[in-house]
Amino acid sequence: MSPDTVFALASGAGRAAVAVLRISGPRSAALLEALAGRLPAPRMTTLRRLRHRGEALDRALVLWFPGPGSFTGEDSVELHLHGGPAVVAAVSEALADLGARPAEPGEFTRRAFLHGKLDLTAAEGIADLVSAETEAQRRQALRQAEGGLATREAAWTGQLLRLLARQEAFIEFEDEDLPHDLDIRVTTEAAALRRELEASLAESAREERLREGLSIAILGAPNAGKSSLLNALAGHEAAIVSARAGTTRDVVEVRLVLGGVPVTLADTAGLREASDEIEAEGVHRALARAERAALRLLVFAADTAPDAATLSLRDEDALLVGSKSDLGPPVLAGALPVSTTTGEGLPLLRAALEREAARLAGMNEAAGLTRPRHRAAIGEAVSWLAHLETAPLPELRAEALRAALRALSRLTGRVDVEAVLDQVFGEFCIGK
Ligand SMILES: Nc1nc2c(c(=O)[nH]1)N(C=O)[C@@H](CNc1ccc(C(=O)N[C@@H](CCC(=O)O)C(=O)O)cc1)CN2
Ligand SMILES: Nc1nc2c(ncn2[C@@H]2O[C@H](COP(=O)(O)OP(=O)(O)OP(=O)(O)O)[C@@H](O)[C@H]2O)c(=O)[nH]1
Ligand SMILES: [Mg+2]
Repeated sequence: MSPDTVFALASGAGRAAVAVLRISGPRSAALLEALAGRLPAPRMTTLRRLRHRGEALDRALVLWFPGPGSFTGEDSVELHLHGGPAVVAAVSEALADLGARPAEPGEFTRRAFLHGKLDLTAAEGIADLVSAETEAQRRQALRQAEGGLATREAAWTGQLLRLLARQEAFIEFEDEDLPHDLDIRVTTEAAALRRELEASLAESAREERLREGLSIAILGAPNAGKSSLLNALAGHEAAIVSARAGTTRDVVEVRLVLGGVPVTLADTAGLREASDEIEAEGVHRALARAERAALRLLVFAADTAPDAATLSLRDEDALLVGSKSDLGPPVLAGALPVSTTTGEGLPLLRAALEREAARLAGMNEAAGLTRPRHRAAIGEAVSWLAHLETAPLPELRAEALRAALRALSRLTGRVDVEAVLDQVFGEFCIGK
């Protein structure tokens, strides 16, 4: 059963000077020959007139990538067309007429995975590179696309395999003169590995926030100056400001980049017991946003006593802002004095926000877990290793090690634990 030959626009959807159409699958060469004549030399850019059923379609640069030395590992073609939508449509129709079908989202990378060109973490890294909007996201994505996480997984898997080999040896050759503490050493080293995996889990929140963007919420009493602060940080009048308390009801979002970290900054309704039902809904939404934000800016105006509702949101992920500093000193110790009227404190506030963004979502030293899927796999490996530490029999410990290996292998999607074990045991000759 040979797979379909698929095509898709690889360049952006909008109008551009050049559009890249990608084709992959067993009929790639035949399609290229049908449209552009004899096959050009592999991987060499060649200018060709494209024709279909007697109609000239475009003069295009064409590329022929014979498998397996292509991105997908299959025979592939690229057509670099003039970017007009009618050109892309005409060539797409010709390809469909010749028996190719439009690719599903992600199908090229899926095929690359199926042909062993990349593992799941690298495929995710490529998806992240395609949607990276900031410098820190680009670095994170490139590191993963280039195998940073897969390399860590391979190291963890290697350790687990060695432990399993020893545990199996202990079971198999129990009567022979093995070091009597072999079994205990397996348990000790498994515990060390478990702690290392737990450390990567602890760092995963930062990696995920960088990949997804950091959520920051501005909270405070009505009239505290929250919307003014949002506008000052955004650099434009995103939210309505007025002297009337209870102006903002909806959550107003602006996108910022703080130290390479993408941030969604949200202005919210002033916190109070609102009698107006619309305002009450606004307060409800403000509190919901406060809860899911990674960082809260708590705003206290210089001319008002700190209110209990805002004070109750104080924790280690809150930054205290003493707004309207032109009217007097902050009413709360530790609050950063800021005035949107005079501009006082705004550069310091921005610097504090960048520091917090780096703390909450900055890049780590080692390639980390950037998705819930990674967390789930590592979390499962951790619980099997914890299980091992209390398992009463060597056979159960070996079983826990196998289960931990299977969980880890889900990260890269290369589920070949048994094959690797055979290899390890092939070299393992006990006492001989
Ligand atoms: N025109 C174009 N630009 C592109 C891509 C593409 O597919 N086409 N890419 C698409 O993502 C990225 C580059 N990534 C690529 C990765 C592997 C191969 C490739 O042909 N790999 C072969 C041969 C490797 C070699 O010669 O060194 C292989 O892995 O066997 C091509 C592009 C970004 N720019
Ligand atoms: N003196 C002074 N007044 C300010 C400052 N910032 C805001 N104000 C004024 O305070 C009033 C309320 O400002 P907003 O930014 O709308 O306050 P808010 O916290 O968004 O208010 P709600 O949306 O009603 O909760 C407006 O009249 C602003 O002009 C400041 O730094 N200094
Ligand atoms: Mg407001």
